[in-house]
Amino acid sequence: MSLKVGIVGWRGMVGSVLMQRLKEEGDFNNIEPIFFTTSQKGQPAPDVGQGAATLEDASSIEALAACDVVLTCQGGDYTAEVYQPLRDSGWNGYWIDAASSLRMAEDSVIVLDPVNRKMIDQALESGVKTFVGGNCTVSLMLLGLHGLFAEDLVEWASPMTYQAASGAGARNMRELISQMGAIHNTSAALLNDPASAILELDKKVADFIRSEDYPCDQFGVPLAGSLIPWIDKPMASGQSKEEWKAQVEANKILGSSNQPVPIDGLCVRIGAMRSHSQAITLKLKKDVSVESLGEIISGANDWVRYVPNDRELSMRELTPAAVTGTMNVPVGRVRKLAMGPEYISAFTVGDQLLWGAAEPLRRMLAILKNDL
Ligand SMILES: NC(=O)C1=CN([C@@H]2O[C@H](COP(=O)(O)OP(=O)(O)OC[C@H]3O[C@@H](n4cnc5c(N)ncnc54)[C@H](OP(=O)(O)O)[C@@H]3O)[C@@H](O)[C@H]2O)C=CC1
Ligand SMILES: N[C@@H](CC(=O)OP(=O)(O)O)C(=O)O
Repeated sequence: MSLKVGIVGWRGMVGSVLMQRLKEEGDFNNIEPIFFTTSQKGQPAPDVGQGAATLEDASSIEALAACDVVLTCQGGDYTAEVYQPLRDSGWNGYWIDAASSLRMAEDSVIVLDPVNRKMIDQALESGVKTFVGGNCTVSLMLLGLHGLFAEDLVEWASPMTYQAASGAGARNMRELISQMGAIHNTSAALLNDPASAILELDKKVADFIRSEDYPCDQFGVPLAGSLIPWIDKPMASGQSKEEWKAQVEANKILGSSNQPVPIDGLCVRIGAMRSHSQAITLKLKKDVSVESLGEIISGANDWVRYVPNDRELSMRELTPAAVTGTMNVPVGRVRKLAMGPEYISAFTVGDQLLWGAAEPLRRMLAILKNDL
């Protein structure tokens, strides 16, 4: 019997990437998809080769309860509104969610199966029904450094992130490009004149970025031509919530919450579109040669790509421009730091809508279908 899978949030940004991946991998073949909406009830559902259907009401507990699995990319507010009433109604189906709300719940598992497949299988055996995708920077860091954690080599890690506009949403991605365009428009005359003074061009741009005319309704402050050293809400600890997630979520995924590996650093938004990068300082539990580290990192899973610490390779392969739209998670700039032989650096990049958001959910559904 094929699983009835309710899909919520399918036309949003994360949902669209998920739909692409479900189609690419033939995941609609042996399920019965039911598409939900919070705003377009009764309109045609997307055609995934199973005949015409209409959109169901995503706030109807009765309609959701008819599903074996609910797969949602609709966001935390939706989860907060619907999840508990659905469970309270007696529904015992599988809930797969992109939003952060249920990640730290005791009865949920954060899914990143290349890293924690055993934990997922044990949870399924013991009757866990709630599976949540991890924070994008956390999932991408763990995929990249999987080998080091699996070999229990990491004493602590400090990731300093360079996060893309997509993490803030589709409107923010548009705004980034508008900002870039506006900067160009304002400085085009000087730019086109090779004889113009560079300091004049620089002043023109700086004045514009600080002016009322610079488009920044979504971010609130300039991103193009600048950066934003804060992501998400402030926490009492002085961390941003994005920074707080690193240690708690990574250790939950690794099954080490009782004796957590300290993981903490600063999260920064930069002007990339949809790939997050992270420069990570690690203290290892012992001195391991860079050559061995390369082997440990590259052998951990099918997506990590070890990039030797070479200028040309790093500039070509270790960037958002190279990685966006792919499932690859390159890791490079691995070298010993001046602090001592156990201290190493690493730099990693990943598409935050693929492995950072949609792919762990798609794969969780595949696990439920016994396809993975
Ligand atoms: N952005 C990210 O990087 C990540 C996001 N997440 C989680 O996923 C959630 C959803 O994020 P994201 O996909 O960026 O959200 P979006 O804003 O792109 O989509 C959310 C919902 O908005 C509604 N919507 C209204 N107008 C439109 C429109 N013109 N086009 C598309 N959808 C529209 C849709 O619901 P409807 O069809 O019901 O109207 C859609 O499902 C987040 O809240 C977060 O919890 C998780 C990891 C990463
Ligand atoms: N906060 C992330 C995106 C995101 O949605 O994270 P989370 O799934 O933890 O809320 C970013 O801005 O890049």
